Amino acid sequence: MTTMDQGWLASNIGSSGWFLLAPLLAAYAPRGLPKMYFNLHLRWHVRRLLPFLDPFVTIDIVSKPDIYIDRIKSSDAYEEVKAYLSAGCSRDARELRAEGALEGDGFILSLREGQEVADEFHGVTVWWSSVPPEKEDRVGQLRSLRLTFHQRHRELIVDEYLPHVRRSGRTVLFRNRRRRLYTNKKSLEYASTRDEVWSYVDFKHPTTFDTLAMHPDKKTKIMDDLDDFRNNKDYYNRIGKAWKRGYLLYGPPGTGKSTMIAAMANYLDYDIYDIELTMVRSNNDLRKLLIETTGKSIIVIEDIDCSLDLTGQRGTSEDLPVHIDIPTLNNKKRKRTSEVTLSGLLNFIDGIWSAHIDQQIIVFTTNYVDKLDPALIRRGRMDLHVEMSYCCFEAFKTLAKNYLGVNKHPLFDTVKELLQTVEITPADVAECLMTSERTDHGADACLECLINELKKKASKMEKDKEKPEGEAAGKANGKGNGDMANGRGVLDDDGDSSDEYEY
Ligand SMILES: Nc1ncnc2c1ncn2[C@@H]1O[C@H](COP(=O)(O)OP(=O)(O)OP(=O)(O)O)[C@@H](O)[C@H]1O
Repeated sequence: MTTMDQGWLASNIGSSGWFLLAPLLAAYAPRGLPKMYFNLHLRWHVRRLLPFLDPFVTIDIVSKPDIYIDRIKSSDAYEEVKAYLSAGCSRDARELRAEGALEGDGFILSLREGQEVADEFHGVTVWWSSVPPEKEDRVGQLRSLRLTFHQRHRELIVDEYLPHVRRSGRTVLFRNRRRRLYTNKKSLEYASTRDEVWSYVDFKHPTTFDTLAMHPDKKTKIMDDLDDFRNNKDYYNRIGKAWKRGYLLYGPPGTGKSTMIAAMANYLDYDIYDIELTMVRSNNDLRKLLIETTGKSIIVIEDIDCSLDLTGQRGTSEDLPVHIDIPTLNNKKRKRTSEVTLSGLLNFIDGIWSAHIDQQIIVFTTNYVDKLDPALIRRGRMDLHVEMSYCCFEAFKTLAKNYLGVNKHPLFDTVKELLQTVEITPADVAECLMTSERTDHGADACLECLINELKKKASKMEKDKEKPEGEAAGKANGKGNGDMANGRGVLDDDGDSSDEYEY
């Protein structure tokens, strides 16, 4: 983008000179004519004095007073264009206006009224200028950004350039925004806007796939799957499927299901909508929540088995209101009836309303995968089933690096041997390794603490084995099929046990 020196021409030619020159230049200007002849001043004279000779087309992109400047909606064309131009403006324009960005600490630079920048697209030059509000608009401060181009390029500009500007602007807005962690508000009865249905905080979670303790093969598979999802818009269009993907994360408490969600959000640079399902009263409220989410986000329902009674058989319970046990301080359970049904939840995932927002991942987590209705987690709804397992040696090495800063240690062999038989969650391992922070003891002390913990668990497991069946302490995972008991993690992308990882 370049600016043009209006002042030089204006002062050297004068308005009578313009009167003679302008129509000639405007009408017969060859492509290579210096850009400055097309400056705002010149065109203004042409258009005003000899409108029939004006070969230029202008399009005003008008701001709307009620848009969400911070989120990107389809009608935010003005903000998208402004963001697109802000990159060019800051480089080329001489008179700028700076507004504090709503997100982050930066400024959004824009053209001052009357200023103009030129842009090039496929060898064609166009001009953008900032137009003062019309008189009647001054109260609402409706502003416009005016695009001017030669009429011979109308098709290219309308069909290709303008969509390109919006796309690029959206990318700039997306890059500059602070990510958010949303949760649903309690009462949605009279709620209609995003701020009325969701509350939020800035999303800042340090977990990445580098710090996530998990077998590296499994991690790579998940990251590849996320990349495939992110980069395959055309594929989803081609097969006529909403650009969404469902993940089911299951496993015992403390194996990193929530941590994994944070790693996914950081990897994709997405917002998170964390739905507390027990607060949602009806299918209608669920739909309201969905409509007010944005693209490039992860919708999370944690502990789905505890949120609602979704365990019944389809056809009998799916349309019945469900009862939710709400624990109270004195530990007596209070019953509340929610009208959210299994079919409401299924519609939420892949019903007709779910298709209006692109690039969304839905994640369910559960400790008890067997309790869930198969319809809820079937192939196509929950596309990837990820078992979050007890800590394997590879996962332990990640934690040792995170917490102790060591890649190898003489005690690693002992840990490795114990981890082959003992079930311990990454959360418990992390707890042992954190001792170094609290006591200022080194890696030796932490690893010894972990080894002691593992030995205790090993002897408990031995004792449990000796007890008659049924008496032994129940498995925390509740999966009940022995996969985790055998220390095998299953990353299953089609609902069947297809890929296995030795832990
Ligand atoms: N796989 C992991 N990688 C790194 N840290 C982990 C992992 N699993 C657990 N942790 C540590 O343990 C803590 C608890 O883990 P997290 O809340 O993610 O487990 P969870 O499976 O979601 O548990 P719950 O089922 O109780 O919600 C985390 O804050 C993190 O410090």
